[in-house]
Amino acid sequence: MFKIGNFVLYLFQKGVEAEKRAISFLSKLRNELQTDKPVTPLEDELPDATLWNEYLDYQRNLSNGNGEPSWFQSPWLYIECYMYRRIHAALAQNPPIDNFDVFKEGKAQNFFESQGAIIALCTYFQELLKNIKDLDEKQLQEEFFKLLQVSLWGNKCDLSFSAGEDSSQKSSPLQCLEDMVPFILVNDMEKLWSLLINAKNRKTDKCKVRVDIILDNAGFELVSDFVLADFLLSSKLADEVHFHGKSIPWYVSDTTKNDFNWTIKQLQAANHMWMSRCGINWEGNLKKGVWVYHDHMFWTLPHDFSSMAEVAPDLYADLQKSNLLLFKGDLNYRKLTGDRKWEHTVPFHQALNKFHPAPLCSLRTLKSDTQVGLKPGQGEEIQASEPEWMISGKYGVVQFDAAL
Ligand SMILES: O=P(O)(O)OC[C@@]1(O)O[C@H](CO)[C@@H](O)[C@@H]1O
Ligand SMILES: [Mn+2]
Repeated sequence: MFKIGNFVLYLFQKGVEAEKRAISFLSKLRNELQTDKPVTPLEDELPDATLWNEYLDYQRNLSNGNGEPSWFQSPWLYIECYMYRRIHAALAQNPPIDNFDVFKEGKAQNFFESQGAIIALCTYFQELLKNIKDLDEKQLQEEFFKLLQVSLWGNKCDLSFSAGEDSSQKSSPLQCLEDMVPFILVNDMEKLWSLLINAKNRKTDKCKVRVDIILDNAGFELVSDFVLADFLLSSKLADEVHFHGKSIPWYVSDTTKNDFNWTIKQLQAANHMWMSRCGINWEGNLKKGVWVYHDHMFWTLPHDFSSMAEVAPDLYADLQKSNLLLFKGDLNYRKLTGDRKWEHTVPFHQALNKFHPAPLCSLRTLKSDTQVGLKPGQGEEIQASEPEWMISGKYGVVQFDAAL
Protein backbone atom coordinates (compact mmCIF):
# COMPACT_ATOMS: atom_id res chain seq x y z
CA MET A 1 0.00 0.00 0.00
CA PHE A 2 2.80 2.34 1.07
CA LYS A 3 4.79 1.49 -2.04
CA ILE A 4 1.85 2.21 -4.34
CA GLY A 5 1.42 5.56 -2.57
CA ASN A 6 5.08 6.44 -3.23
CA PHE A 7 4.77 5.46 -6.85
CA VAL A 8 1.67 7.64 -7.32
CA LEU A 9 3.51 10.56 -5.72
CA TYR A 10 6.48 9.99 -8.03
CA LEU A 11 4.19 10.00 -11.08
CA PHE A 12 2.45 13.13 -9.84
CA GLN A 13 5.76 14.94 -9.46
CA LYS A 14 6.87 13.85 -12.93
CA GLY A 15 3.60 15.20 -14.29
CA VAL A 16 3.99 18.55 -12.52
CA GLU A 17 7.57 18.93 -13.80
CA ALA A 18 6.44 18.13 -17.36
CA GLU A 19 3.61 20.66 -17.11
CA LYS A 20 6.01 23.34 -15.93
CA ARG A 21 8.32 22.64 -18.87
CA ALA A 22 5.42 22.77 -21.32
CA ILE A 23 4.13 26.06 -19.85
CA SER A 24 7.56 27.65 -20.10
CA PHE A 25 7.88 26.47 -23.72
CA LEU A 26 4.46 27.92 -24.51
CA SER A 27 5.29 31.27 -22.80
CA LYS A 28 8.41 31.52 -24.93
CA LEU A 29 6.30 30.80 -28.01
CA ARG A 30 3.78 33.51 -27.05
CA ASN A 31 6.56 36.03 -26.56
CA GLU A 32 8.09 35.25 -29.96
CA LEU A 33 4.69 35.64 -31.57
CA GLN A 34 3.77 38.90 -29.84
CA THR A 35 7.10 40.55 -30.57
CA ASP A 36 7.38 39.47 -34.22
CA LYS A 37 10.58 37.44 -33.67
CA PRO A 38 12.17 35.55 -36.55
CA VAL A 39 10.84 32.06 -37.11
CA THR A 40 13.30 29.59 -35.60
CA PRO A 41 14.09 26.05 -36.78
CA LEU A 42 12.41 23.26 -34.84
CA GLU A 43 14.72 21.70 -32.30
CA ASP A 44 12.77 18.55 -31.51
CA GLU A 45 13.41 15.18 -33.05
CA LEU A 46 9.93 14.40 -34.25
CA PRO A 47 9.79 12.72 -37.68
CA ASP A 48 8.62 15.82 -39.55
CA ALA A 49 11.16 18.29 -38.05
CA THR A 50 13.55 18.10 -41.02
CA LEU A 51 10.78 18.86 -43.51
CA TRP A 52 9.69 21.86 -41.42
CA ASN A 53 13.25 23.17 -41.26
CA GLU A 54 13.70 22.72 -45.00
CA TYR A 55 10.49 24.68 -45.50
CA LEU A 56 11.90 27.49 -43.34
CA ASP A 57 14.96 27.59 -45.61
CA TYR A 58 12.62 27.81 -48.58
CA GLN A 59 10.81 30.78 -46.96
CA ARG A 60 14.17 32.41 -46.26
CA ASN A 61 15.11 32.12 -49.92
CA LEU A 62 11.74 33.54 -50.93
CA SER A 63 12.26 36.62 -48.76
CA ASN A 64 15.35 37.23 -50.91
CA GLY A 65 17.44 39.17 -48.41
CA ASN A 66 14.40 41.18 -47.19
CA GLY A 67 14.87 40.07 -43.59
CA GLU A 68 14.24 36.76 -41.85
CA PRO A 69 10.79 35.10 -42.02
CA SER A 70 8.98 36.36 -38.92
CA TRP A 71 5.62 36.05 -37.21
CA PHE A 72 4.04 39.19 -38.70
CA GLN A 73 5.82 39.21 -42.05
CA SER A 74 5.59 35.62 -43.31
CA PRO A 75 2.57 34.12 -45.11
CA TRP A 76 -0.39 33.57 -42.80
CA LEU A 77 -0.84 29.94 -43.80
CA TYR A 78 2.78 29.09 -43.00
CA ILE A 79 2.88 30.95 -39.69
CA GLU A 80 -0.41 29.58 -38.44
CA CYS A 81 0.63 25.99 -39.23
CA TYR A 82 4.00 26.64 -37.58
CA MET A 83 2.26 27.85 -34.41
CA TYR A 84 0.27 24.61 -34.09
CA ARG A 85 3.40 22.58 -34.71
CA ARG A 86 5.24 24.47 -31.94
CA ILE A 87 2.34 23.91 -29.53
CA HIS A 88 2.61 20.23 -30.34
CA ALA A 89 6.36 20.28 -29.64
CA ALA A 90 5.70 21.75 -26.16
CA LEU A 91 3.76 18.62 -25.25
CA ALA A 92 5.29 15.92 -27.43
CA GLN A 93 8.74 16.29 -25.88
CA ASN A 94 7.41 16.05 -22.37
CA PRO A 95 6.47 12.62 -21.05
CA PRO A 96 4.16 11.77 -19.30
CA ILE A 97 2.03 14.47 -21.00
CA ASP A 98 3.46 13.73 -24.45
CA ASN A 99 0.16 12.41 -25.77
CA PHE A 100 -1.99 15.08 -24.17
CA ASP A 101 -4.24 16.91 -26.63
CA VAL A 102 -4.63 20.49 -25.38
CA PHE A 103 -7.73 20.95 -27.55
CA LYS A 104 -9.51 17.74 -26.52
CA GLU A 105 -11.80 19.44 -24.01
CA GLY A 106 -13.06 22.00 -26.53
CA LYS A 107 -13.71 19.30 -29.11
CA ALA A 108 -15.65 17.17 -26.62
CA GLN A 109 -17.69 20.20 -25.58
CA ASN A 110 -18.56 20.95 -29.20
CA PHE A 111 -19.79 17.38 -29.54
CA PHE A 112 -21.94 17.48 -26.39
CA GLU A 113 -23.39 20.90 -27.19
CA SER A 114 -24.41 19.67 -30.64
CA GLN A 115 -26.27 16.73 -29.10
CA GLY A 116 -29.73 17.89 -30.27
CA ALA A 117 -28.53 18.30 -33.86
CA ILE A 118 -26.73 14.94 -33.76
CA ILE A 119 -29.89 13.22 -32.53
CA ALA A 120 -31.94 14.88 -35.30
CA LEU A 121 -29.43 13.79 -37.95
CA CYS A 122 -28.99 10.21 -36.69
CA THR A 123 -32.77 9.78 -36.40
CA TYR A 124 -33.37 11.10 -39.91
CA PHE A 125 -30.67 8.84 -41.26
CA GLN A 126 -31.85 5.66 -39.53
CA GLU A 127 -35.38 6.29 -40.84
CA LEU A 128 -33.92 6.72 -44.32
CA LEU A 129 -32.02 3.43 -44.06
CA LYS A 130 -35.26 1.55 -43.42
CA ASN A 131 -36.39 2.03 -47.01
CA ILE A 132 -33.22 2.97 -48.84
CA LYS A 133 -33.45 -0.17 -51.00
CA ASP A 134 -36.81 0.97 -52.41
CA LEU A 135 -35.67 4.42 -53.46
CA ASP A 136 -35.45 5.13 -57.18
CA GLU A 137 -32.51 7.01 -58.66
CA LYS A 138 -34.16 10.41 -58.38
CA GLN A 139 -34.98 9.88 -54.71
CA LEU A 140 -31.46 8.65 -53.99
CA GLN A 141 -30.08 11.75 -55.64
CA GLU A 142 -32.28 13.98 -53.46
CA GLU A 143 -31.06 12.28 -50.30
CA PHE A 144 -27.45 12.49 -51.47
CA PHE A 145 -27.81 16.24 -52.04
CA LYS A 146 -29.35 16.69 -48.61
CA LEU A 147 -26.61 14.86 -46.74
CA LEU A 148 -23.92 16.54 -48.80
CA GLN A 149 -25.29 19.93 -47.77
CA VAL A 150 -25.48 18.89 -44.11
CA SER A 151 -21.81 17.96 -44.34
CA LEU A 152 -21.02 21.26 -46.10
CA TRP A 153 -22.76 23.45 -43.50
CA GLY A 154 -21.35 21.26 -40.73
CA ASN A 155 -18.10 23.05 -41.58
CA LYS A 156 -19.44 26.18 -39.91
CA CYS A 157 -18.71 24.47 -36.58
CA ASP A 158 -15.00 25.06 -36.13
CA LEU A 159 -13.19 26.19 -33.04
CA SER A 160 -10.19 27.88 -34.66
CA PHE A 161 -12.50 30.30 -36.46
CA SER A 162 -14.48 31.07 -33.31
CA ALA A 163 -11.25 31.38 -31.27
CA GLY A 164 -12.33 28.47 -29.08
CA GLU A 165 -15.78 29.98 -28.33
CA ASP A 166 -18.94 27.92 -28.67
CA SER A 167 -19.40 26.88 -32.31
CA SER A 168 -21.67 23.91 -31.92
CA GLN A 169 -24.63 23.07 -34.16
CA LYS A 170 -27.77 24.19 -32.32
CA SER A 171 -30.58 24.05 -34.85
CA SER A 172 -31.76 20.97 -36.73
CA PRO A 173 -29.22 20.46 -39.50
CA LEU A 174 -31.84 19.34 -42.03
CA GLN A 175 -34.43 22.04 -41.60
CA CYS A 176 -33.17 25.10 -43.46
CA LEU A 177 -31.21 23.43 -46.27
CA GLU A 178 -33.46 24.85 -49.00
CA ASP A 179 -33.14 28.38 -47.65
CA MET A 180 -29.38 28.06 -47.67
CA VAL A 181 -28.99 26.96 -51.31
CA PRO A 182 -28.52 30.59 -52.52
CA PHE A 183 -25.47 30.82 -50.25
CA ILE A 184 -23.69 28.02 -52.13
CA LEU A 185 -21.60 30.14 -54.48
CA VAL A 186 -20.31 27.25 -56.60
CA ASN A 187 -22.70 24.33 -56.61
CA ASP A 188 -21.32 21.26 -58.39
CA MET A 189 -23.56 18.71 -56.65
CA GLU A 190 -24.93 17.51 -60.00
CA LYS A 191 -21.39 16.76 -61.21
CA LEU A 192 -20.67 14.72 -58.11
CA TRP A 193 -23.88 12.82 -58.58
CA SER A 194 -23.08 12.00 -62.23
CA LEU A 195 -19.66 10.74 -61.25
CA LEU A 196 -21.00 8.48 -58.51
CA ILE A 197 -24.03 7.12 -60.33
CA ASN A 198 -21.97 6.39 -63.46
CA ALA A 199 -19.37 4.58 -61.36
CA LYS A 200 -22.13 2.56 -59.69
CA ASN A 201 -23.77 1.61 -62.97
CA ARG A 202 -20.46 0.63 -64.57
CA LYS A 203 -19.29 -1.33 -61.56
CA THR A 204 -18.06 -4.89 -61.88
CA ASP A 205 -17.27 -7.27 -59.02
CA LYS A 206 -13.58 -6.65 -59.39
CA CYS A 207 -13.46 -2.90 -59.37
CA LYS A 208 -14.55 -1.27 -56.15
CA VAL A 209 -15.68 2.31 -55.91
CA ARG A 210 -13.62 4.17 -53.32
CA VAL A 211 -14.43 7.60 -51.91
CA ASP A 212 -11.97 9.46 -49.67
CA ILE A 213 -12.96 12.14 -47.17
CA ILE A 214 -10.15 14.44 -46.10
CA LEU A 215 -11.62 15.34 -42.74
CA ASP A 216 -11.73 18.67 -41.03
CA ASN A 217 -13.32 19.36 -37.65
CA ALA A 218 -14.37 16.94 -34.92
CA GLY A 219 -17.74 17.53 -33.22
CA PHE A 220 -20.88 18.01 -35.28
CA GLU A 221 -19.00 18.27 -38.58
CA LEU A 222 -17.41 14.85 -38.12
CA VAL A 223 -20.79 13.24 -37.40
CA SER A 224 -22.17 14.83 -40.58
CA ASP A 225 -19.23 13.32 -42.50
CA PHE A 226 -19.91 9.90 -40.99
CA VAL A 227 -23.55 10.08 -42.05
CA LEU A 228 -22.56 11.02 -45.60
CA ALA A 229 -20.04 8.17 -45.66
CA ASP A 230 -22.62 5.68 -44.40
CA PHE A 231 -25.09 6.89 -47.02
CA LEU A 232 -22.53 6.29 -49.78
CA LEU A 233 -22.11 2.68 -48.65
CA SER A 234 -25.76 1.98 -47.88
CA SER A 235 -26.87 3.31 -51.26
CA LYS A 236 -24.10 1.29 -52.93
CA LEU A 237 -22.71 4.45 -54.50
CA ALA A 238 -19.40 3.44 -52.91
CA ASP A 239 -17.89 0.21 -51.62
CA GLU A 240 -15.23 1.76 -49.41
CA VAL A 241 -14.78 5.08 -47.67
CA HIS A 242 -11.30 6.16 -46.59
CA PHE A 243 -11.01 8.92 -43.99
CA HIS A 244 -7.93 11.10 -43.59
CA GLY A 245 -7.35 12.79 -40.23
CA LYS A 246 -4.55 14.73 -38.55
CA SER A 247 -1.70 12.97 -36.79
CA ILE A 248 -1.25 15.82 -34.27
CA PRO A 249 -3.70 18.27 -32.67
CA TRP A 250 -4.32 20.91 -35.33
CA TYR A 251 -6.24 24.18 -35.77
CA VAL A 252 -7.98 23.52 -32.47
CA SER A 253 -10.85 21.36 -33.67
CA ASP A 254 -9.38 19.20 -36.46
CA THR A 255 -10.01 15.46 -36.18
CA THR A 256 -7.26 13.16 -34.89
CA LYS A 257 -7.43 9.38 -34.64
CA ASN A 258 -8.42 9.73 -30.98
CA ASP A 259 -11.28 12.09 -31.86
CA PHE A 260 -12.39 9.74 -34.62
CA ASN A 261 -12.57 6.70 -32.32
CA TRP A 262 -13.87 8.70 -29.35
CA THR A 263 -16.78 10.05 -31.40
CA ILE A 264 -17.85 6.58 -32.53
CA LYS A 265 -17.62 5.27 -28.94
CA GLN A 266 -19.64 8.22 -27.62
CA LEU A 267 -22.35 7.62 -30.17
CA GLN A 268 -22.48 3.93 -29.34
CA ALA A 269 -22.81 4.62 -25.65
CA ALA A 270 -25.43 7.35 -26.09
CA ASN A 271 -28.73 7.03 -24.35
CA HIS A 272 -30.58 7.45 -27.61
CA MET A 273 -31.53 4.52 -29.79
CA TRP A 274 -30.64 6.01 -33.19
CA MET A 275 -27.45 7.70 -32.08
CA SER A 276 -26.29 4.47 -30.56
CA ARG A 277 -27.32 2.48 -33.65
CA CYS A 278 -25.19 4.78 -35.80
CA GLY A 279 -22.20 4.30 -33.49
CA ILE A 280 -22.59 0.50 -33.57
CA ASN A 281 -22.91 0.39 -37.37
CA TRP A 282 -19.92 2.64 -37.86
CA GLU A 283 -17.67 0.59 -35.62
CA GLY A 284 -18.87 -2.41 -37.66
CA ASN A 285 -17.83 -0.61 -40.87
CA LEU A 286 -14.33 -0.14 -39.48
CA LYS A 287 -14.12 -3.78 -38.43
CA LYS A 288 -15.29 -4.96 -41.85
CA GLY A 289 -12.70 -2.74 -43.50
CA VAL A 290 -15.25 -0.83 -45.58
CA TRP A 291 -14.31 2.27 -43.60
CA VAL A 292 -10.60 2.92 -43.24
CA TYR A 293 -8.92 5.61 -41.15
CA HIS A 294 -5.57 7.03 -42.29
CA ASP A 295 -3.30 9.75 -41.13
CA HIS A 296 -0.18 11.10 -42.74
CA MET A 297 2.22 13.75 -41.54
CA PHE A 298 1.77 15.68 -44.80
CA TRP A 299 -1.62 17.00 -43.65
CA THR A 300 0.09 18.84 -40.79
CA LEU A 301 2.99 20.28 -42.76
CA PRO A 302 2.90 23.87 -44.05
CA HIS A 303 3.04 22.84 -47.71
CA ASP A 304 0.16 23.41 -50.04
CA PHE A 305 -1.21 20.41 -51.90
CA SER A 306 0.57 21.18 -55.18
CA SER A 307 3.75 19.95 -53.41
CA MET A 308 2.22 16.67 -52.30
CA ALA A 309 3.48 14.59 -55.24
CA GLU A 310 7.04 15.65 -54.41
CA VAL A 311 6.95 15.86 -50.59
CA ALA A 312 4.65 12.89 -49.88
CA PRO A 313 4.62 10.69 -53.02
CA ASP A 314 3.20 7.75 -51.01
CA LEU A 315 0.14 9.77 -50.00
CA TYR A 316 -0.31 11.12 -53.53
CA ALA A 317 -0.15 7.55 -54.91
CA ASP A 318 -2.73 6.41 -52.35
CA LEU A 319 -5.13 9.22 -53.27
CA GLN A 320 -4.76 8.25 -56.93
CA LYS A 321 -6.57 5.00 -56.10
CA SER A 322 -9.72 6.90 -55.21
CA ASN A 323 -12.74 7.57 -57.43
CA LEU A 324 -13.53 10.78 -55.57
CA LEU A 325 -11.75 12.91 -52.98
CA LEU A 326 -13.92 15.10 -50.74
CA PHE A 327 -11.89 17.85 -49.07
CA LYS A 328 -13.67 19.27 -46.07
CA GLY A 329 -13.22 22.79 -44.82
CA ASP A 330 -11.51 26.08 -45.19
CA LEU A 331 -7.93 25.13 -44.41
CA ASN A 332 -8.00 22.35 -47.00
CA TYR A 333 -9.33 24.88 -49.54
CA ARG A 334 -6.49 27.26 -48.75
CA LYS A 335 -4.01 24.43 -49.28
CA LEU A 336 -5.74 23.31 -52.48
CA THR A 337 -5.46 26.78 -53.99
CA GLY A 338 -2.06 27.67 -52.49
CA ASP A 339 -3.82 30.39 -50.41
CA ARG A 340 -3.13 32.94 -53.15
CA LYS A 341 -5.01 36.12 -53.86
CA TRP A 342 -6.45 34.72 -57.08
CA GLU A 343 -8.91 36.65 -59.21
CA HIS A 344 -12.28 35.14 -58.29
CA THR A 345 -12.87 34.05 -61.89
CA VAL A 346 -9.70 31.94 -62.16
CA PRO A 347 -10.79 28.32 -62.83
CA PHE A 348 -10.49 25.96 -59.84
CA HIS A 349 -8.49 23.56 -62.03
CA GLN A 350 -5.85 26.24 -62.62
CA ALA A 351 -5.64 27.25 -58.94
CA LEU A 352 -5.01 23.59 -58.06
CA ASN A 353 -1.66 24.03 -59.79
CA LYS A 354 -1.29 20.45 -61.06
CA PHE A 355 -2.70 18.80 -57.95
CA HIS A 356 -4.98 16.26 -59.61
CA PRO A 357 -4.55 12.82 -58.00
CA ALA A 358 -8.21 11.93 -58.69
CA PRO A 359 -11.51 13.74 -59.24
CA LEU A 360 -11.92 15.99 -56.24
CA CYS A 361 -14.42 18.26 -54.57
CA SER A 362 -14.12 20.89 -51.88
CA LEU A 363 -16.96 21.20 -49.35
CA ARG A 364 -16.07 24.43 -47.64
CA THR A 365 -17.64 27.38 -45.86
CA LEU A 366 -15.73 30.58 -46.63
CA LYS A 367 -13.67 31.77 -43.67
CA SER A 368 -10.57 33.15 -45.38
CA ASP A 369 -9.95 35.40 -48.35
CA THR A 370 -9.33 32.97 -51.20
CA GLN A 371 -12.09 32.08 -53.62
CA VAL A 372 -11.80 30.93 -57.23
CA GLY A 373 -14.14 29.60 -59.91
CA LEU A 374 -16.81 32.30 -59.59
CA LYS A 375 -18.76 33.78 -62.49
CA PRO A 376 -17.65 37.20 -63.74
CA GLY A 377 -19.02 39.87 -61.39
CA GLN A 378 -20.31 37.33 -58.83
CA GLY A 379 -17.70 38.15 -56.17
CA GLU A 380 -17.95 41.91 -56.73
CA GLU A 381 -21.72 41.83 -56.40
CA ILE A 382 -21.63 40.15 -52.97
CA GLN A 383 -18.71 42.31 -51.88
CA ALA A 384 -20.76 45.46 -52.50
CA SER A 385 -23.41 44.50 -49.95
CA GLU A 386 -21.42 42.18 -47.65
CA PRO A 387 -17.76 43.11 -47.27
CA GLU A 388 -17.25 40.16 -44.87
CA TRP A 389 -18.55 37.52 -47.27
CA MET A 390 -15.23 35.69 -47.56
CA ILE A 391 -14.60 35.37 -43.83
CA SER A 392 -18.02 35.15 -42.21
CA GLY A 393 -18.66 31.42 -42.77
CA LYS A 394 -22.10 32.32 -44.17
CA TYR A 395 -21.26 31.26 -47.74
CA GLY A 396 -20.11 27.89 -48.97
CA VAL A 397 -18.93 26.00 -52.05
CA VAL A 398 -19.33 22.48 -53.40
CA GLN A 399 -16.56 22.87 -55.94
CA PHE A 400 -15.57 19.99 -58.19
CA ASP A 401 -12.56 19.30 -60.38
CA ALA A 402 -12.60 16.31 -62.69
CA ALA A 403 -8.77 15.82 -62.70
CA LEU A 404 -6.27 15.50 -65.58
O1 LIG B 1 -10.47 24.46 -41.96
P1 LIG B 1 -11.62 25.00 -41.17
O2 LIG B 1 -11.81 24.31 -39.87
O3 LIG B 1 -12.87 25.12 -41.97
O4 LIG B 1 -11.25 26.51 -40.81
C1 LIG B 1 -10.05 26.82 -40.20
C2 LIG B 1 -10.00 28.28 -39.91
O5 LIG B 1 -11.06 28.66 -39.08
O6 LIG B 1 -8.80 28.48 -39.27
C3 LIG B 1 -8.16 29.64 -39.77
C4 LIG B 1 -8.33 30.76 -38.82
O7 LIG B 1 -7.64 30.47 -37.66
C5 LIG B 1 -8.76 29.91 -41.11
O8 LIG B 1 -7.97 29.33 -42.09
C6 LIG B 1 -10.03 29.16 -41.15
O9 LIG B 1 -11.02 30.08 -41.12
MN1 LIG C 1 -10.54 22.87 -38.97
